[in-house]
Amino acid sequence: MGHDHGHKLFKFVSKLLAKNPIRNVAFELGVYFYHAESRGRTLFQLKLEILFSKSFFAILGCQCYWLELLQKWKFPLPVNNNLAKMLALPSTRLLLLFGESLPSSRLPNVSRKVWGQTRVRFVSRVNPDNEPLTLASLGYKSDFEKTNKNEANKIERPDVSNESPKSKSRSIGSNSIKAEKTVRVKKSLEIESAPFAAKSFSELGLPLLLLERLEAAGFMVPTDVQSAAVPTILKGHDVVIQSYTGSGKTLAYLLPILSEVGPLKKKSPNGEGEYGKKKEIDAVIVAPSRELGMQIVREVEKLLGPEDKKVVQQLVGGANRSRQEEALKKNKPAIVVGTPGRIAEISAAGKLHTHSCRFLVLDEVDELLSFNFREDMHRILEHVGRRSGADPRGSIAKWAERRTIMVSATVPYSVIRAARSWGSDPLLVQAKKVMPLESVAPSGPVNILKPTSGSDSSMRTQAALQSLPPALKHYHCVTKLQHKVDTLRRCVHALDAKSVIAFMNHTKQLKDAVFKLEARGIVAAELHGDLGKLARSTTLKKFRNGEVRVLVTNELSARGLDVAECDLVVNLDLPTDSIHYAHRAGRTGRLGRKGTVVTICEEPEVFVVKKLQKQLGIPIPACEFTEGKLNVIEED
Ligand SMILES: Nc1ncnc2c1ncn2[C@@H]1O[C@H](COP(=O)(O)OP(=O)(O)OP(=O)(O)O)[C@@H](O)[C@H]1O
Repeated sequence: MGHDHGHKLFKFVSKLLAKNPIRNVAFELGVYFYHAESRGRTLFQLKLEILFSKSFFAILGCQCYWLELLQKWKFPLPVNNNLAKMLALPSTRLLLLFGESLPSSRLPNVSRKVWGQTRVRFVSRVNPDNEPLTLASLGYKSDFEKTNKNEANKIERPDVSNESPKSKSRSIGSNSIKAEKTVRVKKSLEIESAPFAAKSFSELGLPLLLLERLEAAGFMVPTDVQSAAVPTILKGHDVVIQSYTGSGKTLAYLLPILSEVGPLKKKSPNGEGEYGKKKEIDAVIVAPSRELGMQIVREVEKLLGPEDKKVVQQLVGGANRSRQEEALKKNKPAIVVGTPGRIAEISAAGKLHTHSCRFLVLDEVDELLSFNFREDMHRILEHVGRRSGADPRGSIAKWAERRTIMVSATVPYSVIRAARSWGSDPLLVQAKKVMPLESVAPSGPVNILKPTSGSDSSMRTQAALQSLPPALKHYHCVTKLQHKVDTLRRCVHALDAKSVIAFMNHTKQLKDAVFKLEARGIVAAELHGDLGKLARSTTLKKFRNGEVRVLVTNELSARGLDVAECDLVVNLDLPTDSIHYAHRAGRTGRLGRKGTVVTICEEPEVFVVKKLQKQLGIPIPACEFTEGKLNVIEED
């Protein structure tokens, strides 16, 4: 029966897809087959329900354990939206679940008809009963490699059209290989002399004025990653900076920029500062969310001081665009910080001139690589300076050579690939290590010391290793769904937490949780993308200054958000994978502070916690909250 229904369904979906703008959104399209007759309904009905379920599409990050959960829960998914709307969501990847596979030999033909050139992955499940449904068990990686080896790069790497033909063929000609080797030897010598764990900022080669401002702002000693990154960037290298959450990566790239750009920069040999003469934008910093963008602006302003605040300008989405454009014209900032959409928009309108830009920073670069940002990132990479090492002839002859700085606590291999194409011989900078990216094996992410060969998904999850501050404490607490908020309340009291971020996956439930907490006397507030910019910044402000004790939020706040006082992170819903866990957890325990992460889950979800534990290389023991205390449950 599966075959017929599967075929019928496939035809039905094909028609729907032909009418919808799937070509624009189907960046990485997966088709999976799933054996699901067991619910007693016909397969066809069951599958349509799944297709029409918004929440199902919302979890199409395709993480393995979500698939496993689906399998365990037998798809208890609401039918609440229509396919056209879902397909219009930029992050949608389509996942079709069938009872039995169509013969895989027929699939490529069907796919070409339906999706044209779009990359489609077909994976059929061979033995649905004996093994858990994971991407690996579905043969995701191997199937992809076999059929689509060249496309792997294309998917995660926007096509950078100003790349010179020379650089593209770098690894082919023997001369270029030789040249590359020479460069590498030279670089490794330089790297060895990089000062690690410097005792003061003055060891890092920063200008005097900047050192004074650092002291005035209360920054006395550089963190390890700053000690490693600052001199490396000052020497002119493109870099990928990876170190755990809250380790000071923002200053690690801001300090070298401020050494060369704006009023604090090094004076010229004749002793005079040149700032004031130049009217161009020298640095563009891109961040995936408004909140993070604004936080970076605050960090720059802290160092610039009130008089020079206008040297930096924020260009985040949600704010008034014409006001931003006017400010650009009037203030002529040297540094702009913004979200990809807004930067690309203003640049396309001809109001942002970045051709003489010398620094391009991509903060949370792995997030910026996601499909949502693809087109905007493409524009930014093409218009912000010129990739160092790119052929300086033709229309880009007068453009400045830029340094490309990519930053994240989690660096999956896709980032390494992107870094190689966006920068020139980039170096990987970690807290106690600087090495050429070339030495990172293609089989693993940078966060693991010994790269292993594995599926795409396992590489992604391993990228979360070493992304968490070592002092963080992690627990999980099993409870029933309806008791989760109450467990959160007891957890907050037991740990006497003053500033708590609770993560949930869906806005409606998130609002309910705030309501329940408030009803129980805890000051709580919601923060999510459905709120306007003003509401978001007011809530954050209240949370930062302690007026709100529990901030209930979603993935929006998982990256970059820096609230030093946050002493507890709670997962009221499971994160989709270990990378998301790491970024959520990293909101606490910042810069060596104490922090606790508690994942509140239901019994059938415990295996996910076990998996996270393994992937992150950390213990997440079970606990309960009794008599106002956290009690760890010893495992048998
Ligand atoms: N050398 C330093 N001395 C004291 N405080 C510092 C120093 N460097 C950074 N900080 C502070 O530490 C906090 C965390 O820094 P930052 O936000 O840059 O971390 P991060 O590594 O980018 O974290 P995430 O990965 O979560 O984005 C910030 O409040 C920052 O001002």
